[in-house]
Amino acid sequence: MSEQAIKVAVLGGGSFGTALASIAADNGAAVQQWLRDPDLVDEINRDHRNSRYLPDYAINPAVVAVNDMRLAIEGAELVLVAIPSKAFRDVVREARPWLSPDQILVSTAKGIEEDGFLLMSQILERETGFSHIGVLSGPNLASEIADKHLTATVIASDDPLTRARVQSLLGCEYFRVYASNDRYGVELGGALKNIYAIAAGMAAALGMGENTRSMLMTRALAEMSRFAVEQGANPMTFLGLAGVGDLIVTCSSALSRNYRVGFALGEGKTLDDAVEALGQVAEGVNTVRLVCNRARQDGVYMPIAEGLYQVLFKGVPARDMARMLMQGEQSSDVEFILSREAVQQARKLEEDEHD
Ligand SMILES: NC(=O)C1=CN([C@@H]2O[C@H](COP(=O)(O)OP(=O)(O)OC[C@H]3O[C@@H](n4cnc5c(N)ncnc54)[C@H](O)[C@@H]3O)[C@@H](O)[C@H]2O)C=CC1
Ligand SMILES: O=C(CO)COP(=O)(O)O
Repeated sequence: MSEQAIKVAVLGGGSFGTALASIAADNGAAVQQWLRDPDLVDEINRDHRNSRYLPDYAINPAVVAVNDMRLAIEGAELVLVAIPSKAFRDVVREARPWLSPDQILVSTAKGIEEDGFLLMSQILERETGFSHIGVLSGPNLASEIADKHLTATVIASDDPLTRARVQSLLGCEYFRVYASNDRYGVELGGALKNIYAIAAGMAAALGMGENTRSMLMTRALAEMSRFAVEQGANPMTFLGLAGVGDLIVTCSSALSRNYRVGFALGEGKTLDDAVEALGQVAEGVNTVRLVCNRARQDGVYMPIAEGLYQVLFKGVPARDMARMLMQGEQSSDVEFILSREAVQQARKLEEDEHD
């Protein structure tokens, strides 16, 4: 490590935190990764491995794992918070005494907090009151990044300095960082796509084909955009890496934990067994519940999310739900071109003429 090396802190010892720590170290930063488990701290420092969350991957030896939050954060120019949404606020509160307003704080989590339907960067903002806040999101399977597969992501922030610094600190020959100023849209896309990854895994386990997956992903995008518009977000953001990009990868890959939970459910496992067997976070299980509640409250039509909710929490068999969805309301392909209402009117006209 050179004396001038910029310091980067990563909070979280899971697969994504570990992959990001290595990227920053590959880029020449002095990286301190904070995690709770002292045995894992020792393993990372001694063997440069994280056998619990990212086995078979050699971590850049320049990554130093620590148990002491203060040690990790103080002097860091960039703090990446790679903690699942359920624990995110607690960890930010623990970190708060050591954080300073000149630091760049970036959430990498793809979940929603139940209370107030808050996204993780909103929690960062509220807990600190600082202005250099961003979100990193995109089609970023941690184990593929760890294998240095060519990967792209998005840094989203309304603060230009945050965008530019993260591009410099994380962009490298195998990791390309695109910029967006739509933090809310990028973050919402990352959270929503997990819902449809569960559905895609389930469809695969039930032996459904590529037509089905393609239909599912495309209609998921329509549903996500409808929800985004209702929440005041810009649906155009979903055309980018953090929307359609992440939807493609998580609905297609068994490396996605959400997909794997869906696959296990499709094989007949209970939700509890599927989540326990995974042993890692699958944010979509909680997100589908929160999003369906919000959609019902706001009157947003989200048949796939609602169908998945019924399968996960109300015991409706997945095949029955698929059949019901296929026979649901006849609708429009691209609602930004032909509205759902226009389709309904035409159908009513056709039915009246037919009678
Ligand atoms: N793994 C991936 O491919 C990607 C994950 N993400 C997102 O990043 C976030 C983190 O995910 P992963 O690293 O994959 O999770 P993971 O399941 O691999 O690991 C979770 C980590 O968080 C730690 N943790 C949980 N509760 C904690 C607490 N109260 N205090 C301190 N540490 C705590 C665990 O000990 C573990 O180190 C999630 O929101 C996920 O959706 C985003 C992009 C890619
Ligand atoms: O968000 C991810 C890839 O972009 C990781 O997805 P999972 O959380 O389903 O593994």
